Amino acid sequence: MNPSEFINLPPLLSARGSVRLPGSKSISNRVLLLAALSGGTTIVRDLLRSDDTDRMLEGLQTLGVTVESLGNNAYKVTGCGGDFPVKNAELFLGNAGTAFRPLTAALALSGGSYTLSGVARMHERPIGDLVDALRGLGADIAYLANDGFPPLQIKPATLSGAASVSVRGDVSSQFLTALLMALPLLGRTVTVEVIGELISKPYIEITLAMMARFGIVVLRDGWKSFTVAAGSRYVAPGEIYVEGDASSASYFLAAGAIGGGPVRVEGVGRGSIQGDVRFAGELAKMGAQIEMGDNWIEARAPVNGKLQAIDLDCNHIPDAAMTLAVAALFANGTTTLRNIASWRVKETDRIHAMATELRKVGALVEEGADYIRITGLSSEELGVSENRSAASILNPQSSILNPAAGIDTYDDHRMAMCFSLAAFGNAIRINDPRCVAKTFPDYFTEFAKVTQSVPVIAIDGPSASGKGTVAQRVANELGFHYLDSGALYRLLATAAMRDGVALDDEVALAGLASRMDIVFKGEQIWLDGAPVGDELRGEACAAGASKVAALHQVRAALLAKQRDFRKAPGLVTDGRDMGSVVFPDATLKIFLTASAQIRAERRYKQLKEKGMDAKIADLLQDIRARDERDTQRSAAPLQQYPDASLLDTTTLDVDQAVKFVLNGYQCKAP
Ligand SMILES: Nc1ncnc2c1ncn2[C@@H]1O[C@H](COP(=O)(O)OP(=O)(O)OP(=O)(O)O)[C@@H](O)[C@H]1O
Ligand SMILES: Nc1ccn([C@H]2C[C@H](O)[C@@H](COP(=O)(O)O)O2)c(=O)n1
Repeated sequence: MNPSEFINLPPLLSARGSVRLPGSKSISNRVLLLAALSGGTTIVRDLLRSDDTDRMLEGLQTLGVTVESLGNNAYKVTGCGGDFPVKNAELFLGNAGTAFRPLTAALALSGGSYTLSGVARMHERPIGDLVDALRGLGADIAYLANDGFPPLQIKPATLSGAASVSVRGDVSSQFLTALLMALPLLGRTVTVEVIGELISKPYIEITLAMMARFGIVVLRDGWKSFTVAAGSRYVAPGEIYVEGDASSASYFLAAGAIGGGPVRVEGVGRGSIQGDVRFAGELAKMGAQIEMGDNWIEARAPVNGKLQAIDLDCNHIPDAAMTLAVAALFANGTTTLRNIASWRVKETDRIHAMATELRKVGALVEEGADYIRITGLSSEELGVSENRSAASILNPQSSILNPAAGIDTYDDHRMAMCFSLAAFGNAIRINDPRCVAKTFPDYFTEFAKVTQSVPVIAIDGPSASGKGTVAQRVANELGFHYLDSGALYRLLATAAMRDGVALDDEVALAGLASRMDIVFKGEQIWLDGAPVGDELRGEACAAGASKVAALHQVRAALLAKQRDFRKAPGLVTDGRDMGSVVFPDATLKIFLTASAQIRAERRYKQLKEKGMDAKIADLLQDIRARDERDTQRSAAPLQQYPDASLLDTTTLDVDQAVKFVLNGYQCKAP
């Protein structure tokens, strides 16, 4: 993992589309192990390829199990009937709990010498209750570092004839899963008694369903005890399909609920054996409109556009509940998610991580030992109009598109995927996005396919070409926000002259640029609390702006300030590098120009109308000098980029130019 990497997500306006889900991690790793423990071969189709399943595949191959790739996420596993060919091995299992726990149990009962280790976080995740249970069956397992935690040393042992064994159910349901899947290796009847309230019950349902597919029916007394009968043997089912991952579905369904929808996920549905499909029902409690077929689920925003807070016991959806925590940002009221103590021993302490990062985007958060309470900033509080979706209701001051900040993900795939949803409020930076490889390597690509960012119309061009006039008119027509980016450079030149900062002192100017407090109120601009007059439009200011704009550090300091203007429902902006640097993903890019002579004449008329003195010849000279500087500088030079449409207004009036842009947008609008 490389925590210095990040992904910038643009502010999102809406979500719609459909996604084919990758295979379920929980099912994939169970199926691989059971296929390995079976006699005969199993063709596994739609297997998830991710870090966690790769760890299981590598582990099994190290143990001598033959796994062949058939292409298209299909694998042929030749089982060893519970007798691993390699009796002495070291397994590295990363941070894959679904590989570590079940392999520990299977190897402890299989008569070989093995060491099992993982990444540092895996060595902080408890395993003592499983080891105690296995020791109760006579297994020889030693801790290689701290008692109760990996890494582990397993040795051949004389297994006891114990008829029952107990295991705690209130720390991780994976302990019970691991025991149940390994018990058939003993060949005799053993009952597992569960101590304490069993958490994450739906994962046990998956375990039982998978064992049944491989020929073993576990007898049970509710959630209290489970019996594997003597003579139980795993039998390869021939061919098995892995369902789509229901936990991964949660991000897309939430996107549909927040961003309007419909968003459809394919690969899970009414027929799913995964508990996390119940996430859809919980999202419905927040007001989302949900439809479900046998193998698909679809989510839309609530009828009134507003999600409502909920108070929920999340024992049945421990992983997908994290998605509700981020959806709560967009809900009216305070959401409480209870019974989530297991979050603390997952990939990271998820309660603490979630609380810390939600606060960064402006939520009020209370965290307890086993709950989290989140108050988002509701549309009512921000006065957002009725007909807008729940998106764009985050505190406008809380944008964190700051190179030094961003959402930390704690090497936890679910943190990264959950927080992509926060982009419905503001642009957001997600640090170490590649941690999603644990379960969903292509997550951000798929997310981008079903989300539409806040549209930007970028109009670049030389001085006095008319781009500001046209941009403002287009913004009014579309009801979009407007940014005159040149004004920022003019303001910086004004502030520098005011403070006596030399126009070539790059470091001081960059500092000034970051500190400037700028407010646009209609036609009026305020700089550091004082209104700025017509001097901002004068040629002296423009010449200063052109000089400071050539400095790399100045441009870098103004980048985030410009991007902050991208708010729903859209932005029209003009300048020199709007389409090339500031908004390279702009929906429509226009290069608006006119001959230098015409521009000088327009500027002359404009200044005269403001009562300012000017001479056309001087203006023409200034414009040419500015063109030269703006096009020849090394930092974001003015030029027509291939993806920008040329609009030469030399012989066009303003109405014609506006029409050109509106038509262009109509063709490109999402
Ligand atoms: N197509 C046009 N035909 C005639 N006049 C125009 C046209 N477009 C703009 N103008 C006029 O030209 C003047 C300069 O336009 P504007 O201020 O919009 O240019 P600009 O490119 O934004 O300039 P700058 O980048 O230097 O601020 C304005 O008075 C505007 O009304
Ligand atoms: N995106 C931008 C906007 C403006 N500038 C520079 C170039 C101009 O000489 C100066 C003033 O701009 P204007 O108000 O005339 O549009 O600021 C830039 O480099 N990049």
